[in-house]
Amino acid sequence: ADGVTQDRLLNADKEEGNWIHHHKNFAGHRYSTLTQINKDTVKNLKVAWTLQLGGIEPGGIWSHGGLEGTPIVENGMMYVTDGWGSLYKIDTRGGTGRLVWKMDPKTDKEWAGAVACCGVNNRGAALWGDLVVTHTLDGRLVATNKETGQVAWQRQVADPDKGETITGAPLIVKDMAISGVGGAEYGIRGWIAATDLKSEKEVWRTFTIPGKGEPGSETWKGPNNAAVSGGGSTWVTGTFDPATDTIVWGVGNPGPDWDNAYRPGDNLYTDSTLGLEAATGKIKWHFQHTPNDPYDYDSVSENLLVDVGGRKLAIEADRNGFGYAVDRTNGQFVWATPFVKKVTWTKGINPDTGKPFEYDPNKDVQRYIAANTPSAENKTADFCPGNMGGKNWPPTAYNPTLQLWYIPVIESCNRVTHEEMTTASLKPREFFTGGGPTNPFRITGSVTAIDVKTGKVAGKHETQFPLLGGMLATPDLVFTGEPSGGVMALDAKSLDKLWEFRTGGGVNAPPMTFTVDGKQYLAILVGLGGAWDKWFIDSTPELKNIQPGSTLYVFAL
Ligand SMILES: O=C(O)c1cc(C(=O)O)c2c(n1)C(=O)C(=O)c1cc(C(=O)O)[nH]c1-2
Ligand SMILES: [Ca+2]
Repeated sequence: ADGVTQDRLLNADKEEGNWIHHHKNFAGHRYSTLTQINKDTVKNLKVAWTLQLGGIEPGGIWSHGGLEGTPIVENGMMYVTDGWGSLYKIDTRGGTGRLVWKMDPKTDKEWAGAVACCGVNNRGAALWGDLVVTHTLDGRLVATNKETGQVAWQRQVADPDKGETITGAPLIVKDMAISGVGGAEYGIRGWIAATDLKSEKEVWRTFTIPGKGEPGSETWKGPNNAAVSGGGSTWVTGTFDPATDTIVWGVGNPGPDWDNAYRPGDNLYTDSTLGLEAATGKIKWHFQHTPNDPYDYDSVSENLLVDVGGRKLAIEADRNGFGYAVDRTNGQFVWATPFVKKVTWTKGINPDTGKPFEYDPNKDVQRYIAANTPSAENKTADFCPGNMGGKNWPPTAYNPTLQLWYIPVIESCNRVTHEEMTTASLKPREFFTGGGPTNPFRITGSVTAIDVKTGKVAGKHETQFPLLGGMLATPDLVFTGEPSGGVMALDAKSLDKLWEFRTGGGVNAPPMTFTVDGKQYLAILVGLGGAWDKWFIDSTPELKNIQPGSTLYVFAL
């Protein structure tokens, strides 16, 4: 097979039948131009084949693994991962799926599973040269030979001894693999790291929390030396803008999550979008969504790069319930709009500043709407969106012709009880959250479309359950799945449901599409894992019946 080069990655959209990036292209669009499956034919979509995968073993605090990966497809060969990081090469030719090889990285399940806040998660693979590049929960970057399935080399990037894990797929930029880290619930100091795929060595590592004396370090105040354990994880794969040579990557919550008085100040660069110079990792610009966050609103969501009205935008659906557009050349705020039905932590985003209306730059500890904010004075608070956010990691998709952006929404509120943290509460490999959530309210979901020309909501398709899988867009359809098992196709404009199939498992992964032998297929991993089971299931009691599973579903006309 042809090696995957930066040139091919730059032109990924020209390989119509392939899907060689995690987010389909560098701009993160998850948009396929394939049209055999369209709004007239989609009613005839049927299961073409399925394949059982593995990876549901328990480990650490987790009773089972799940599937969150996006399949990669190159010339009929598919590469998928399971939650424990096993990599499967599947030959999709001839109308069926045949396992060619499986690479088991022998993840240390106890070591890593004990410090994975939110599930046994692995979101997929990347291609470079003749290698398939993946991560493991125990913090490795693994390069596997595409033909043989043998591990060519590997490198420890994150350290579970410090509470660090890796759940995202790598992003390949110019012969480098970019890795993000998880662990903001365990008092880590977050970073983004680049590994040179030729020398197998680290090129740069940019911390998301400035060191002493660096710009931004003044946003960490008080006596606790809070910056050293301030979180700022980077656990979702970012995007890359070749024209400005900028990697755009989201940063997670500050720690401790719900005791923001422990860490007075804005806490840069937590809950921010970063623009990084690709060659050096230098931070060129930032935009922060929720300063001094008391809600656990990680801003890790992928930033889609779209050009609208002569402006180069980065658009992001934040956990705090607002979709944002910023200028991706300088991080300047352009617009924000609520994409959930209910927001109670703020009255809204100030259109002049891009900050929540209640944000007071002269205050070190923000209370926003105090009655809905957990704090020492308000030990138990209900807020919306709940702490899993209005949108979590499941990716959005963008239709560049319709200029519509599709968000997989968690329509939610929950209850958080605040606990005051001290420096004595900070112990390696232990939760450092300053409280915890309960779920007295029912949580539902929606596909919400935003018109990026106006920044306004253009439509909403409500779903009984939160959307924990993510989106795929095609010229006249959008696809998603539900944790109750349904995979569905909606009309791209009206969002009317045109097709649905019940998989019998829980969908926790994004759909993708490809062609082989001239025929279009839709593929999706089915197996409920992630955070929901452990932390949020009481809000969706029916989902308690969903059993662990690990199946690849592939559909065709
Ligand atoms: O701050 C972090 O380091 C971190 C990591 C992860 C992860 O790596 O999966 C999640 C979260 N936070 C998180 O807050 C969260 O709600 C969440 C949900 C999921 C999931 O896969 O369902 N992962 C994570
Ligand atoms: Ca988090």
